[in-house]
Amino acid sequence: MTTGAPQKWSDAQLSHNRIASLMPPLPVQYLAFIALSLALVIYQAWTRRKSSIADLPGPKPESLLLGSVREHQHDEVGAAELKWRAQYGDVYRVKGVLGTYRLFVSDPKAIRHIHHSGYIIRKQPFRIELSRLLVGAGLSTVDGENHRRHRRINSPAFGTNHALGLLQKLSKVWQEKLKAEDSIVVDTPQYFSKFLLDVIGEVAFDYRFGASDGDTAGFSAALSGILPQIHAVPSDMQLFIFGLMEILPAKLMQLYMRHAPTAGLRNSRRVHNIITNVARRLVSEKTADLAAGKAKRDILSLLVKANASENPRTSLSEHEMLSQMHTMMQAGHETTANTLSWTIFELSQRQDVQNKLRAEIHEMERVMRARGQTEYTWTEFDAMPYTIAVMKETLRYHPVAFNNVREAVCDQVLPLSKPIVTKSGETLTELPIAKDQIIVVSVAAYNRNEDVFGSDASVFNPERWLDDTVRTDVQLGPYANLMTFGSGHRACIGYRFAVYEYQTFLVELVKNFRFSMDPEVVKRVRRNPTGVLMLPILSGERTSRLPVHITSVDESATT
Ligand code: HEM
Repeated sequence: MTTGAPQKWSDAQLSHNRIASLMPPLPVQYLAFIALSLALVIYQAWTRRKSSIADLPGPKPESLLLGSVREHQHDEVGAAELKWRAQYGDVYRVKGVLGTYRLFVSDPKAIRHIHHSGYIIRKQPFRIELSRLLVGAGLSTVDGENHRRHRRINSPAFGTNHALGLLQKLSKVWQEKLKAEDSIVVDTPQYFSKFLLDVIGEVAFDYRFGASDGDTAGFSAALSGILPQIHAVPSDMQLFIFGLMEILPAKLMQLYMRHAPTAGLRNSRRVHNIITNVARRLVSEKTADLAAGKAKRDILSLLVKANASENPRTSLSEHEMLSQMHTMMQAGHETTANTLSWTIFELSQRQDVQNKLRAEIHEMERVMRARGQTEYTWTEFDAMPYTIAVMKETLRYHPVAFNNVREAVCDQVLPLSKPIVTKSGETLTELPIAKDQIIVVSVAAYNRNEDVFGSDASVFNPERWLDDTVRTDVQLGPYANLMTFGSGHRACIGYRFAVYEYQTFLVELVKNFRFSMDPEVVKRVRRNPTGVLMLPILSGERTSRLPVHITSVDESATT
């Protein structure tokens, strides 16, 4: 399977676009809004007390207007953070737009405070607002007591036993499809994204979107294209406006987000409307099913029941129910699809790892055949140490959600694993931070922290999970001490399901297929920061693409 020719940009064009994008044709009201906001922010900066982190070491800003934002956002994921971490340690400050300070953190103890102290550190309001344009008031965009209520309602749907049955059914479908095509070039991000959207459709909504069969309603096309459309290589003007939004008073920021005539925001509203229409149709079908006594434990059934509930602790309004459907559709497939793409990327370059993985899978299949078992359960999955090691290593090395941006709700003190020395020579064993401080939890840098993952943390090496290299006493994240699924009360609610789905798919693929990539193409692969997700992009191109050569595996082969 191949996709149509991607749009290519030469480096000269990219650089021209960056310059041109500083001066896009803008309506007068829009310019007036920016001028007003700028005046306000400069006034705030003028009157603001000195930041408590100003004396921390950190990189010299590239420019007065953008600080170091361009270096952070235009480089590959993690490039700037790993460089800064090597220079300044696990806690340092970076200048943002108009001289604001951002605290970058990859220290495990500090991260634990940030993610495990309840709601005294919150998701950044600007990012919540951006997500709300797409999903409304769902689990990922509500805070405090509302967030607790949403988690309470949604949690029962993520029991692994429930997911297990559905995935076993889907595994057979995948096998048939994949066996039908035996020597092909597959653009993995596109392929996995559509397939996994269908999985979410079945698991969450008991509904078949048909994305992998060719979408007729335009729904999956709209959904699959969200990230590249909204966040393709941000121009300097976009970076500046995003930075401005982070420091504007909430009301002004919301006004901008809801009404600004930019292509990205218009597209978010368009996609939101398409999905809302689909969600309403699914709700009315599910309501009829439930009324007819056809009860199920998919997420939508739970949501519809919550909508009908009169208990305020477990009820959801219609808007919240639709928002939660948006959230599941969007949080649940691109993340896993891209994790799989990065796995195949690593395997394509490491035939040794691929062979070892395949040998373990074939061995497990032999054992299962001998006892007359045809389908995997958790018991078999848990008994595949090398497969699990490859999965953990990919989740560590390629965390698709690479930054968690937070904001302090009140003044507080951040505990530290190691002391830090300020620019003026003071040694700090804990760090006071002020209300409103923006904090970037650097998942990409934490996941390569040598103190936690061993001295070779900067290389892809699944073996680290099979010896005692990885520290187990850190207690971060719901899976393998990784920050890939977040941590604490906002950690990924779908992580067990995602891990199971990931293993099912990986076993199925590696069992049947061998992967390789053209070395010249490998050189062009970039870990691109596309909004909140890290997608594979070939240098000079604008949309996510990873062409992988696939051939069939002889079932009897074990190496
Ligand atoms: C490899 C796959 C996945 C990765 C790497 C991933 C990563 C994450 C991360 C990092 C967060 C926390 C964000 C934060 O703290 O700001 C999160 C939250 C969330 N994830 Fe996942 N996720 C994955 C799969 C899934 C799946 C399959 C689902 C649903 C079916 C899902 C649903 C959610 C939801 C609803 C939240 C919001 C939780 C809350 O705010 O309480 N995710 N995910």
